[in-house]
Amino acid sequence: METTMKSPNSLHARRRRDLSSFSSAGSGTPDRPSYSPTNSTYTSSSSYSKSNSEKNPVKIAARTFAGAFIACFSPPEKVETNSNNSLSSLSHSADAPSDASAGSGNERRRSGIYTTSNKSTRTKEPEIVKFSVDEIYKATKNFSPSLKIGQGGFGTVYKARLQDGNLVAIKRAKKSVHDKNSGAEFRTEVRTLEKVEHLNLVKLYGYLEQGDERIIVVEYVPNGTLREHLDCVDGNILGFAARLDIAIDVAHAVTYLHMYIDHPIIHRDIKSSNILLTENLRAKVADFGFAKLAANTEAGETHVSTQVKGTAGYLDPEYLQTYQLTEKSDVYSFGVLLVELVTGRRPIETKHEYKERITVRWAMKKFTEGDAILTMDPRLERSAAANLAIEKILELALQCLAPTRRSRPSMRKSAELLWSIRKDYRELLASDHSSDSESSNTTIREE
Ligand SMILES: Nc1ncnc2c1ncn2[C@@H]1O[C@H](COP(=O)(O)OP(=O)(O)OP(=O)(O)O)[C@@H](O)[C@H]1O
Repeated sequence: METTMKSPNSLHARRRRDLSSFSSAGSGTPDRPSYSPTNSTYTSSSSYSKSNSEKNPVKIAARTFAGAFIACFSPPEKVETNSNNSLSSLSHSADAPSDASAGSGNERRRSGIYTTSNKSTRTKEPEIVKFSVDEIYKATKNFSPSLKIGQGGFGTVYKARLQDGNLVAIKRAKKSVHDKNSGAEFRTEVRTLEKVEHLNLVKLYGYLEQGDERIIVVEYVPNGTLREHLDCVDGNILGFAARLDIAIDVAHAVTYLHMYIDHPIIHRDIKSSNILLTENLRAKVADFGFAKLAANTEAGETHVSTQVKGTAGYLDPEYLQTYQLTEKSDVYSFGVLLVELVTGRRPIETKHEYKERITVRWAMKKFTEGDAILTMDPRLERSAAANLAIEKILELALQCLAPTRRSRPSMRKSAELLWSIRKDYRELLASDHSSDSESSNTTIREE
């Protein structure tokens, strides 16, 4: 059982609130943008020093791809002026539900979060906790390899049970990368996570920064990553309806980050291995290590200029070219994710023949040629309802993958379109089933 799941009623209430906050106005389909195969694989930067995440072998490998694809980019029509927006400007809290009721916990959260005491200061209600070294050592059995569940650019991830019985994932930063940048990445993750509260986002329990230990403690999500499910690592095929639900969950989570907190957050690393699944196959978006505060539009800012970070195959080509980050970079990555959900393929498939290697390029070409169905994951069950939904999902993906950000829909608009796709899918599926059972009843009667 998940430790931080709310009661079904409160989940439903939350979901209803999420749904009601989206209007159906203006949900017409934008003009179909022409597709230009610009998805690339790049994690380099302009004049910035390399961060820890860039020491990740996957991300270093990504840089190798960059040379191959960067040449495809056409220059943007207009290069906008840089604006400075640093994390140090982050001082206000989100109006997330937990903050509204946190009281003294909030004060503690806002005050110097990088000091620790030997005793944690938890109260009964879940809130951001400063863990002690002893607690973390105890929970992880001195970082026992038997409790290790993953390894990422940030460090090692352990599954642990806290004294209060909650199951958590404990992310321990690599010692070898304890330099200035890893500290910045750590603080980014903590400061970002502590401000968010959404059913489809991995929840932060607490953190520890003491000496050379940097640790964050987050909700444990028990059912692996979306990528593992698409790869059928447990032998089960992730069904089409579940994939559609997951797409909607992710769209909700990212819409929340972009629109429903005080200062919008750009996730910057939306990808299938950062989507964790619950036992009920609901999605929780994880890994805020790269997250960045979005531009302050009220102050007239249109973007944040930043070091390019992200993962090969998911990176917005306009961001790669201009270093200008907006929410639409997440929309681009979401477009890649949609194609992954439909095809089951990874964004870069080195084992496929050349023309199929960049999955979005291959899938979008098929779609624009009227062959969307040929991109469908061959392991998925075929039906008229799924065929129609795939057509529409790829149409949305095409919009999300538009080379320029102004042609891409917002995350909220993407979520709205996905709801309508799911509604049609369910209705068509139900009418298919009822006509199937009618015809089988007819057959029985005839016999
Ligand atoms: N909250 C969690 N609950 C359960 N498992 C988790 C959790 N967080 C991470 N994991 C597991 O640990 C693995 C590594 O996670 P981590 O976020 O450190 O790196 P990553 O996203 O795989 O790598 P990258 O540095 O490229 O982003 C995940 O793939 C997942 O299997």
